[in-house]
Amino acid sequence: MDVLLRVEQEGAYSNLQLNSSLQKAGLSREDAGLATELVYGTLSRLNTLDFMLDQFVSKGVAKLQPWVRCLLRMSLYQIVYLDRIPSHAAVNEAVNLAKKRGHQGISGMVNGVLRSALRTGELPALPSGLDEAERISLEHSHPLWLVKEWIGRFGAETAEAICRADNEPPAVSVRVNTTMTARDKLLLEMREQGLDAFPSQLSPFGIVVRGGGNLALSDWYRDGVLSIQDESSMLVAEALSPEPGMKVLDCCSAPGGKTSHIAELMEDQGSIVACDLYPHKAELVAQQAERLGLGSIETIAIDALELPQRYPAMSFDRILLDAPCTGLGVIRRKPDLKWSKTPGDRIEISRLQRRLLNGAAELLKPGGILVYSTCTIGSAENEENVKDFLSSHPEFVSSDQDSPLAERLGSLLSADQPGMQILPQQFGSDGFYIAVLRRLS
Ligand SMILES: C[S@@+](CC[C@H](N)C(=O)[O-])C[C@H]1O[C@@H](n2cnc3c(N)ncnc32)[C@H](O)[C@@H]1O
Repeated sequence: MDVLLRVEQEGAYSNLQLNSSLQKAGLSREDAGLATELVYGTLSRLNTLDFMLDQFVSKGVAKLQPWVRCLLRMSLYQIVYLDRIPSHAAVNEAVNLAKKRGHQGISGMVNGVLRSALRTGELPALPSGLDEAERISLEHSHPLWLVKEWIGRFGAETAEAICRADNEPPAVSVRVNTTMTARDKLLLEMREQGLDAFPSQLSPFGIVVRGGGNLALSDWYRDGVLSIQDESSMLVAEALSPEPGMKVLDCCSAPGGKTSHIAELMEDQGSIVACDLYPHKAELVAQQAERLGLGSIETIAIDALELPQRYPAMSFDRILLDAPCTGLGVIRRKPDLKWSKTPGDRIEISRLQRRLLNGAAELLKPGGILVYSTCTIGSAENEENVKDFLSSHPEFVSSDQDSPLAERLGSLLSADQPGMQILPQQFGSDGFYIAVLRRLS
C-alpha cells in the first residue's frame, strides 16, 4: 500500500519504489512475489477498479483520502482478479490495515465497501451506451486518450488486442553472449539444469525461459554468458548490421543492453562510443561491458545534443539512436506509465527525439547506417519523426528492406510507412519501433 501511495502521490516509478521497499521489508520470496503482484496488478487495473469502487463509495473514490483509495483498490484487485487469495482474507487484511492507519469510522467504511463488492463478486456490467473506445478503456484498463489514439492508428480490433496484451505478465528472455558461447549450447545447459527454456522465435540470439526465477542471480549471468533482455529489444542491434572493426556511436546507451549486443555482434573488435546523459547511468553501461568481457566499449556521460560539437562530421560507420520515449510499448513491465504519460508528453518528447536524430545524423559516414528506435507505440514518436527527418535530409534513405530483419520479419514492414512497429500481442514481446536509415554514398 505504501508503494502504491508513493506512486500516486509522489509520481514515484513503481519498479524502483517496489525494489527499495522490498529490500527494506525483508519478506520471504513468496511474500515478495505477492507484494509485487499486488503493486503491478493494482496499477494495471486502476481505472476499472475505480469504476467498480465508485458504485459502492457514496462520495466517490476521487474524494477519499489517498491511502484509503490505495487500500480499497489493492483489496478489490485481490477479490476480482486473483483466485488464490480467499476474498474474506483480503477484506480482513484491509480492515486491519485501516484500523492501524486510520480510525474506527474508516475501517467500518472499508469493510462495508469491500463486503458490497464481495456480494457482487465480479465486475459490474459496464454502463450501456459506451462507445468502442470507452468500452476498451474500461474493460482493459487503459486511459481513454491512448485507446482513441491506437484505434485511430491501428483500428479497434488491434487497439483492443494491444490493451489485452498489456495486462499479461511479460515473458523472461535472455540474450546469449555469442563471444562466449552459442545459443544451442546454453539452451542445452539450461535444460540440463531443469529450466523450461526454448529458442526465441523473434531473435536468433534469444532464449525464452519459463518459471526460471530471477536469472540475474544465476552463474550464467555472473559469468557474462547471458544478458536479460526483451526479445524485441534484441532486434535493434541486429538491424544496425555492425561489423568487426567498425566505429560505432550509441547516443543513448544506458543501461547498455543494446550497446553490449552491438559489441557482441562485432566480436568485440572495433570501437563503440556509448553515451548517456547521466554519469551514473553511463557507469551502468561500463559495468555491463565488464561483466560480459567486452573491451571495445568506451562510455561517456554527455548530452547527445552536444555530440556534433564533440566529434567530427561523418566519422562513424554506424549510429544507434535508441531515443528516450514515452515507453508505451512496455506497459506490461511498467503499468504506471499508462496513467502518468499524457498526450502533451508525447509532443514534448517527440520534439527532443527529432533534435537528437538531426544531430546524430551529421556524424554518420556516407554509406553508413543509422538506426532510430523506441520502445513506444504511436506515430508521433516513431513514423512521423522518421518521415520528417527523411523529408529534410535528402542524403538519407529509408533502408528497412535491406536490414537483416527484413528477411524474417518483412511482413511487419509497410510500403507507405518507414520502420517496423512491433506490437506486444504479436510475439508476446515488448512494443518497439525500429527504423533503418542509410546515408547515400
Ligand atoms: C531508451 S533508454 C536507452 C536504453 C539502452 N539503449 C539499452 O538498450 O539499454 C534512453 C536513455 O537515454 C538517456 N537520455 C535521455 N536524454 C538524453 C540525452 N539528451 N542525451 C543522452 N542520453 C539521454 C536516458 O538516460 C536513458 O538511459
